[in-house]
Amino acid sequence: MKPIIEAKSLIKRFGAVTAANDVNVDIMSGTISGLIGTNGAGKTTFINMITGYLGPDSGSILLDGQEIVGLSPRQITRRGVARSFQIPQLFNSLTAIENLMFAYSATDSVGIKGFSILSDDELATHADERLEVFGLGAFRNSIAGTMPEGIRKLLDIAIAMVGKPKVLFLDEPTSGVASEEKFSVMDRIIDATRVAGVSVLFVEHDMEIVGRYSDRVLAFFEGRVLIDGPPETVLSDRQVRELIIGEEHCVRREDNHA
Ligand SMILES: Nc1ncnc2c1ncn2[C@@H]1O[C@H](COP(=O)(O)OP(=O)(O)OP(=O)(O)O)[C@@H](O)[C@H]1O
Repeated sequence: MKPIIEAKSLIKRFGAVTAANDVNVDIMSGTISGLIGTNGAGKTTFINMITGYLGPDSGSILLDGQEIVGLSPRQITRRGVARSFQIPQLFNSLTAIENLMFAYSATDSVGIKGFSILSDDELATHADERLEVFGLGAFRNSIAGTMPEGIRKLLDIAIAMVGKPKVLFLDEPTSGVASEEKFSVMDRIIDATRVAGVSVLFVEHDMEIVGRYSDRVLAFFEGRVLIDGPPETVLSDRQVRELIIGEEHCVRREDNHA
């Protein structure tokens, strides 16, 4: 397995705050990685640097072996990096199919600078296929602004995958999703990304989700990678539990019983 992303010695300072303090991360092709950390640990800064929204002060980021530091977000997107935000970026007054058709019409893989080379029928066919992949067929003609949050998240991620990315960054994919729906939403996301062979890195505060869906977990703390490994190792690590998960008392209680 080869790395799709190689981040080397990344440093990013905001005045006195060091948001990335010598961050070194490899993301292996086709894998699902969970990114955890306290508020302000540097998770968003890390993703902003890879997606081109922020330039590192120093360091290097290779995408599929090619340097991407210095490229614009648009150039990086065109090279195969997609992103979905915590709040779905949808046209709320349009239906699910219309949102997807718009995304297809605006994607360079099918058209140029927003002028689609596809007919409306062809756009609808592509959009319908994508709705099916994400199990959203029943919501085809629902207005995006009225759909449940879990469905909105799925639609947003379906749209992020329209350009056939190699890497997909997800910011808290289950935040705002009803607790009884969070596993089915994640199942859909993971199934669709695995079928497409997309490498995923998702930021998540829900450790049940992190443990269940990650091949590997990266734990950030104060701008550094505290530990990086399989979920069972990272989520049971003493420092991770004390500093990030906030189970200080739980760890102490277990120690007392040991
Ligand atoms: N544009 C900015 N200007 C100044 N400081 C910033 C900026 N962006 C981030 N920071 C600071 O950098 C540090 C890391 O922030 P970042 O948003 O990357 O953390 P995070 O792990 O994503 O946190 P959260 O879980 O709260 O989103 C924080 O101290 C934050 O205040």
